[in-house]
Amino acid sequence: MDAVEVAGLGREYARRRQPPRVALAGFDLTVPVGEVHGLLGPNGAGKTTLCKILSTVLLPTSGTARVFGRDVVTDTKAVRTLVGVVFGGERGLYGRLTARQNLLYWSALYRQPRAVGRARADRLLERLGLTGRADERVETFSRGMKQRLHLARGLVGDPRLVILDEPTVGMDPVAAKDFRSLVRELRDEGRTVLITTHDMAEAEAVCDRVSLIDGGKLLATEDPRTIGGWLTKYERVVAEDVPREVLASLSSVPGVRGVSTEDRTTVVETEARGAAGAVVQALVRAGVTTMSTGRPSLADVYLHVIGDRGSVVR
Ligand SMILES: Nc1ncnc2c1ncn2[C@@H]1O[C@H](COP(=O)(O)OP(=O)(O)OP(=O)(O)O)[C@@H](O)[C@H]1O
Repeated sequence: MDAVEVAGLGREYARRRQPPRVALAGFDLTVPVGEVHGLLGPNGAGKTTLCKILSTVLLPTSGTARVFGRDVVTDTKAVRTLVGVVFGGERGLYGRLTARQNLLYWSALYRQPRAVGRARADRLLERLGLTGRADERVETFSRGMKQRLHLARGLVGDPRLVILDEPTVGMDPVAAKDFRSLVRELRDEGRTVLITTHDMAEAEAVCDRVSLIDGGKLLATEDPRTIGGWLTKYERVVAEDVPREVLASLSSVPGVRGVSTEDRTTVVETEARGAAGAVVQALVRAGVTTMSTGRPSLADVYLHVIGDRGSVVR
């Protein structure tokens, strides 16, 4: 039995006087027990819709979804005891309650005995570094602290499947690093984790496998090392005031895919490891002083990697 088995899943949202919006169409996904699985996709790809269906807060319009063999539509109650879900942002916390009270409230919803709830709340507050603020109202918390409390809340029910929807949006780098070790701990405890993100570096860092999704469809499932490879292959160098005679030579640097200039800004895109370094060297030699290198956007990677394989890309 797998932790998640999704077959032919579809979800449409009805709209007034317009055709329904398709959020998922014929979506298939299998996540084995104990895996940290990433769902990587741009805005509107259908990630949140899938998370909502798996956590039983939204019904599919076609297809099936099972969590540890339990159907999300016909066996809702069982699924709810197996899944803990954390949606990004600040929704779902009670600002006028303290952090501890929020967790005890959720524990009561799971019908846990009070002593169990208290012990779990203590452990989770400790684990997420919130013990010092446990008895303060949540409305006084910073965004990052609220996010950590969200995570704690998702773990109150001791879920076998943890669904994290864009958990690190807005976290500072230190908090994001702590978060990554938390995900590893969850896996070490034998939990299965499904995590959505549009950050390729995050997907590479924490996942065992990563599914690329767009337009409500699964495009491919990859090893995170492949994603890491794309990050170093498809880099971009942005430079200011590049002399015209240098522009032509940049196009002939091995591994450069394209050079475009608008006003004073030139963008060089690469498609081979090390090419960005060679471009930077060429620019420095030409006396250019203002430049930066950056990761490719997800759209870039989709276009060049998935597009090449003939899949549908918007
Ligand atoms: N309640 C709704 N009514 C109508 N359309 C919706 C509704 N919720 C989502 N959609 C649409 O369904 C599609 C998929 O949305 P979804 O939120 O699942 O994407 P996502 O991958 O989570 O995006 P993001 O990264 O922006 O959160 C989008 O086109 C979105 O506009």
